[in-house]
Amino acid sequence: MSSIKIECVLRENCRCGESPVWEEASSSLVFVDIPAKKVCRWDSLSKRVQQVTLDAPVSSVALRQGGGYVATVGTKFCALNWEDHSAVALASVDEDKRNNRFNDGKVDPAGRYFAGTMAEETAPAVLERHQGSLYSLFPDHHVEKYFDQVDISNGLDWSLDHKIFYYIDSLSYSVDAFDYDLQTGKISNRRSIYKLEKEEQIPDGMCIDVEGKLWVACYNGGRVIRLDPETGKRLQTVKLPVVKTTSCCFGGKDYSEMYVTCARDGMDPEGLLQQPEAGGIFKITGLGVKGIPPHPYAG
Ligand SMILES: O=C(O)[C@H](O)[C@@H](O)[C@H](O)[C@H](O)CO
Ligand SMILES: [Zn+2]
Repeated sequence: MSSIKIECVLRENCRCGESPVWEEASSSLVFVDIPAKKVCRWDSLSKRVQQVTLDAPVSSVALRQGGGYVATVGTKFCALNWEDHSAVALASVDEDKRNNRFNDGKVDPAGRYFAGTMAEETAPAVLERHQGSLYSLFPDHHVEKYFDQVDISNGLDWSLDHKIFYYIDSLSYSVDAFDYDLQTGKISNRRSIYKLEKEEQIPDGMCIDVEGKLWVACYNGGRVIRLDPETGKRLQTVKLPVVKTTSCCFGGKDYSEMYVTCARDGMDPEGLLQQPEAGGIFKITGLGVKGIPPHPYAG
């Protein structure tokens, strides 16, 4: 039997840590702190952190084929050069919506960078409703829009056979699935596969494991939950010592460890005293299941 261990590996005090991505080549975890406008890279061997500060909220980061990264910055898809700290816009969205920004994003198995938008929050989960949309940046840098009316565009991933796209609009309190056409990048036939229970709070980031089960970070729920998308049942709950858990990914040796990001913003002084590791990076070992490597952006 596996015995689960949870450890804060980096006390980073992120205001809103998000978008953890394992970079195998450097044995590092790359992630963002959205309101701090930072992309961070934690080297799991040296335990050192490097960071790049940008000029707008950076809501997701992904690996890029051929090296470097792509990131969603404000309402732009950008290429990120780690060496000279520059971000070059590849495409822009929601130009008519001045109060919008990108939120979570991830690359599909064919190398398209999917990311959705939302209105900027006045407080966590407090924002003008239905302002967001879901987009993807194709390898040739053109953008496709899938749908609008999104509240908080969040977790996303694809089934192991690439035939299903999983997606979370946080304020729907639902994990949804679409049929996915990997050839064209088109989605269809939206349905809900899991509705969160009250104590699970708000669904945020998510990732898939090698058994095709989904792991969802529950914002304000202080946990990650494992779901069977075929039966719609929750299989497992792993609680963390911080309440504002935002996202998760697999990484480490053979993708056998899970990394979880979380937020400090929205916590009162008492909560911060009780949860001094809020905003840190957590590593969960002993889950007994592995993840899959992240897909790099192909453009
Ligand atoms: O991390 C994100 O996805 C959002 O940008 C955050 O602000 C919170 O998750 C949100 O407030 C909870 O719904
Ligand atoms: Zn999120």
